[in-house]
Amino acid sequence: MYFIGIDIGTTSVKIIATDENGNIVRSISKEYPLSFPKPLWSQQNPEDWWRQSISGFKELLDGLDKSEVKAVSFSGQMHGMVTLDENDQVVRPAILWNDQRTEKECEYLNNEIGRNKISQWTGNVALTGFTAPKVLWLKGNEPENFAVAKKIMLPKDYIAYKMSGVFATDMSDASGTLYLDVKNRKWSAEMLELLGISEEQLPRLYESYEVIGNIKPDLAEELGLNKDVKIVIGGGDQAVAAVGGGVVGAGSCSLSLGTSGVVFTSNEEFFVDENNGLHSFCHANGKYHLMGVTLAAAASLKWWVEEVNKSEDFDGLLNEAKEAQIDDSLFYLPYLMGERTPHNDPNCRGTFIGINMTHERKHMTRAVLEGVAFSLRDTFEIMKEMGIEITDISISGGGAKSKLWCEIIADVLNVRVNKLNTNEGPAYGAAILASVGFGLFDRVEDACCKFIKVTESIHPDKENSQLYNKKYEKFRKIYPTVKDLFKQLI
Ligand SMILES: Nc1ncnc2c1ncn2[C@@H]1O[C@H](COP(=O)(O)OP(=O)(O)O)[C@@H](O)[C@H]1O
Ligand SMILES: O=C(CO)[C@@H](O)[C@H](O)COP(=O)(O)O
Repeated sequence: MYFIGIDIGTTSVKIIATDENGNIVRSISKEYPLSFPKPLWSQQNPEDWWRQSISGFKELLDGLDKSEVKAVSFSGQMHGMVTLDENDQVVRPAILWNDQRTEKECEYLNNEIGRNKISQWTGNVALTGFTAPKVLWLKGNEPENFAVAKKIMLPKDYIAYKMSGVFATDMSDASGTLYLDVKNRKWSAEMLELLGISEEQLPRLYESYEVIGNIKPDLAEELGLNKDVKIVIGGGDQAVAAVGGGVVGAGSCSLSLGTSGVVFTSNEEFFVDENNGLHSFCHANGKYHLMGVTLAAAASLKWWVEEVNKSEDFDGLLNEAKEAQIDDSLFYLPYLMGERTPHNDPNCRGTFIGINMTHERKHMTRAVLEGVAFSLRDTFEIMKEMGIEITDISISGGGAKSKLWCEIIADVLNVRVNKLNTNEGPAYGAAILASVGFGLFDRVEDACCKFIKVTESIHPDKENSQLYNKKYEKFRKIYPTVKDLFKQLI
């Protein structure tokens, strides 16, 4: 039996096939472009996701016994707004999770409507990345597109719709819209009224492990699959990556080091802290979770390697950085696309600070890795203040390929960083959800328990942790010092 997991990431789609024992038998990745047509904007074309998903799926199936494919499920970059017209044509490019154009709309929601009300209705407050402010932006700035948007959905839901013909979403991904009543797992009537949209424009809600239908017959024929292949809705990439990392028990913690960097804890019950410091969302196992997000995590490294150093040699630059010592005079703030946790500031920007004549490229590469780790620690500190104690963290995402980065994170957070038998967090989590939806397991937890193993634990180095504690104290002072200047730089 094969179970397929499709992850619609920001840089690429990753597709894997697992067998019934959780072994990855094949995996494929296909890139697509990301466009920044104006300052603060970040968009992608949903048709690119579809084209690359289908082309990748066909390649993946080559060499597999297609009759053994039982179910397909999804993980997707969260919050992106996909709009379709009455003929199911894409109305405009998707506005993504890291797009920052909605500052005004967030001010309206948080200040005029009021943070308390929004938090009561949804469990969260408005942040520029969330979907609700994007809906308001569309209404105010492109009324002609708003008027013809008959369906509003999230990135992975577009792919699930194209594959099954069923207009569906799941609780974990829907949590990031800011129009889900997270606690009660239903659309928020108050938010829909405020946004001027109706439930008919929104997909039907499922739990992430539920079957929404079968693959469309014409697609089954094109791919050479059986017509009874189940389509399981899947979830937002962070919740699904957590499933792929076995983070489904109360208090367990994962770190996804993809384009964004996310520290995630799983909870049995719904919980919101009084400052709404963390996102309070539904988990993909039917329960809840908290998380904080660094917008440009591995994106910072990609920018540094590819744009600044005009290189594709990640490993070469990272090897060089190993030779640089911890140096508490040089800092990097990873705010290339503004920042979510803890600043919620779309206007802040990336910064190197403290460069002197002795600094070489290796020091700056190390500073980039450390700056991202410090930003993740900001989320950690909020969790600590909430009484959440973390000693172990499962890591996934492209950035986790770097041992040096994993070591820096272990030292900066002073936790054990666990690498797993799969580094494919979200796509692997999606394959697990497919197997649960198909009926191989009763619960997501049972599948995780059977499939996921820690293969390597990176322990914090006591001396480095102490050095980083001091360095972090300095890091924390930089943003408040330069904050006001950023607005003038946009
Ligand atoms: N050898 C490497 N070491 C560390 N990071 C890497 C390496 N190769 C690629 N990356 C990082 O992986 C990131 C992509 O990770 P991925 O989890 O696929 O992101 P997403 O799901 O957002 O598309 C890139 O932004 C890049 O910085
Ligand atoms: O906005 C968030 C989560 O709230 C991001 O984590 C996106 O979901 C994109 O994830 P990656 O492409 O970095 O995995």
